[in-house]
This record gives sequence, C-alpha cells and structure tokens, in this order.
Amino acid sequence: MDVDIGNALASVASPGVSRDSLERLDEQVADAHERIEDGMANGEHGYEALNLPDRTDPDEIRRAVEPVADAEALVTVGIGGSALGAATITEALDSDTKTVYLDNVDPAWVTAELERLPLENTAINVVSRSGTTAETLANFLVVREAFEDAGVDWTERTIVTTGESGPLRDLSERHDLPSLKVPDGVPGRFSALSAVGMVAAAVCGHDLEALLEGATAEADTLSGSLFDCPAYAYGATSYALDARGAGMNAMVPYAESLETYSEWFAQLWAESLGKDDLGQTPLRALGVTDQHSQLQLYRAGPRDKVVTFVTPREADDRAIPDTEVDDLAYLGDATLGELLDAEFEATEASLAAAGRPNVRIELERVDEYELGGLLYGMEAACVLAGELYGVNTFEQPAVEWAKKATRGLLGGGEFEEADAVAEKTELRVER
Ligand SMILES: O=P(O)(O)OC[C@H]1O[C@H](O)[C@H](O)[C@@H](O)[C@@H]1O
Repeated sequence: MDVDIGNALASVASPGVSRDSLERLDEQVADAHERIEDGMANGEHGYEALNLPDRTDPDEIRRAVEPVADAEALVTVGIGGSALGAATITEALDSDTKTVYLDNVDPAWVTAELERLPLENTAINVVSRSGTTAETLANFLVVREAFEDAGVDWTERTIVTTGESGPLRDLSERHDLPSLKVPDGVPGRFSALSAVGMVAAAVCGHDLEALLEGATAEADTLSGSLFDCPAYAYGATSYALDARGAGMNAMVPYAESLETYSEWFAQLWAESLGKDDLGQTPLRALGVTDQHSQLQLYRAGPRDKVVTFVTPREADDRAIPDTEVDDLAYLGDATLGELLDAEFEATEASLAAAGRPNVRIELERVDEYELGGLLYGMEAACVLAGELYGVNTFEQPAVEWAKKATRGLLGGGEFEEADAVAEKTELRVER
C-alpha cells in the first residue's frame, strides 16, 4: 500500500501536523521500531503477529480444508478477531463459494441464515482462539443441531481452528475433526494472516501464497522512519492527529468489496488502542454511499476527525449507457469507475478545502496480494501507534469484563462482574 499524508499537514488542515512536528515524531518512530523489531525477534506476545507472513503454512491449511474443498457454501462460526479477518478476505475477493459469518447470536437472524444454506453441501469453519467464547460455542451447537436435523453428518464437514487447549479443542478431539492451531502470541484481531483468517480463504479457492507475499512485501518496508514506511506513516500520522484533537478516524474505502475491511479495522484500532483513557475512535463508512449521509458531518461538524480513504488504482469497469435526456449526456461519456474516481477525488478535495485532515491509502487493485499488504500494513500501523501512545496494544481487559458478566448471568460460574448488572441505576421515562 502507498500512503499520502499531504492532506494531514498543518498547512492544509486543522487539526493538522506540521512537517517539523513529523520530523520530531520520527525520532520516536525510530525508537518504537527498535522495540517492535525486538518483540518480533523474541516472539513476544502480540509482536509475533508481525511474523505471520513467514510462519503461516498454506499447505497445512489446504490439507485441513481438503475434505470440504468443493463445498458450495461455507458457514464460519466465530466473532471479533475470529471472524472479521476471514470475512474481510472472502468479501473482498470473488468466489463461487457462498459465505456466511455467524458472528451474532440474534436468534431470528441465525435461523434465517441457516435456512438459506444448502446444508448437505456446506462446510463449517469454527474459530475461537480461547475456545470459550459463549457466542461462538452457542452458535456452533445450533449449527450442529441444524445439520443433524437435516440428516447431514456435521463431523464430515467441520474444520476447527482454536488454541492448544480449551473446550473447543476438547470437542474437536472427541469428534476427530480436522483442526488447526491459532498461533501462539497472536491476538485474535492480529490473526487474519494465520489459519484464523485463511481457512475461509482456502475453502473459497483464494491464492493463500499471494496473500502472504503481499504481507511480506509490506513487512519489508518496516524501517526506522515514517517517511520510508507507509504503515508507520499511517500509524504515526493518526497518532499525531489524535494528539491534536482528531479523536475519531473514519475509514472510508472507495470499493464496495472493502466494506467489511472497515469493520476489521474498527476492531483492530478500538481494541488495541482504546485503553488508559487514550485511543482514537474508529468510524465505519463507505464511499460513495456515505458521501450522501455522513460527509456533511465530516466536512462541517466538530474538528475532531481524520478521514482515511482507501482507493484501488485499478478495478473492473462498466460503461454508463447513453441517454435521451440532454442534461444527463455527460454521464453517457463516462463509466461507473470514472464516476467513482471523480467522487473520491472531489470528496478528498472538499475535505481539504474545508481544512479537514484526511489520509489516502492507495492499493494497486483489490486482489490477494494487495489485501495481504493492506491487512499487514494496518496491523503494523496499529502496533506502532500503540508504542507511541504507550498502551498495551495486545490486551483487551475491558471486553473481558463483559464476557465474565455474561457468563455469570447465564450461570457459567461465579463472576463478581455479573453483580454489577443488578446494580444498574434507573431513571425511567415510560410511555
Ligand atoms: O477467538 P475468541 O477467543 O473466541 O475471541 C473472539 C473475540 O472475543 C473477544 O471479544 C475479544 O475481545 C476479541 O479480541 C476476540 O477476537
């Protein structure tokens, strides 16, 4: 990926960061890079994620999915980091395999999704790093039951990806299911380039080597200066803008296929950086669609946001047909792709003209190689930003609190967090 931070400079935008400030920040980037390199070299928790392009074995993943390689549909059961990486990859790329991600426990929705699947020709991909996440385990039990009710042997169609031990590991051993291991030292939201994200990609027939090669190319750019490394340029600029008041970061891909990528980015940025009263709030948007809903706020609302555009340089195109209406003649000379590009450039310029900071991330196109680079690059950007904030990028204690409260409420153990639910303060206004 290439990153253009010109519209984040103080000469363009407010908040903005001056060239001098960036030069000073670059000294901290050099220190942070040393820390990141050490963490990677020593396989430290979290930093290890940046070694995945070297560690992930595509052959092992393909062997595990072999029994279901010709499945017509794939249902992935997982949540957060155990679903969003896979979903980002398979939603971005074309495949004949239909994919469903059960990452919510809304009963009506789960039932409707299962009813739409050809179960006799559907593969099940269960993913949970901990192997204990209530939503994932509950949905898996529901999926199993649906297969049994339809007379389909789910044990023939299931692949499990989980940690070395835990309830999901026990279950997969009991039924002798093909299983893969979530690599040690890699938190869920940083695991897209492991089996966690790549089992689904393999079932859909995507090029796993190209995903990893794109990530490797991005890894090769990591260096001690933000001016030489697109990932660090992005992480450092986002951090500097936040420090100057841009506490929100709106991710706006100009490609429908990257809509899920914004969800993945939101988890990465929020869970990694949102701690110790620090962090930048990710917002999810889509170009051009959200130009017609959220842009008003981004251009004229509080000066508390940076907008990040992601734009592929090349994409399939389609001509806009000629029309009999004179006022629309200009459209007939263009293509949908040209319209999309023009809207992107106009929106970028409109924010700059209003002095609103924005950053452009360019991809060659949306394919495996570029996607691998984007995922890796944003992870590296996030790790760098975590170093600059001085937070523990790789933990998420605030999420764990609610997980314990939920288990306590359902009778899954004694958790004092569950008591807080009964202590809720009320001030009700009823109809
Ligand atoms: O992979 P699992 O252990 O099931 O965890 C799934 C998700 O659970 C929690 O909500 C964590 O905050 C996420 O970081 C994690 O990705």
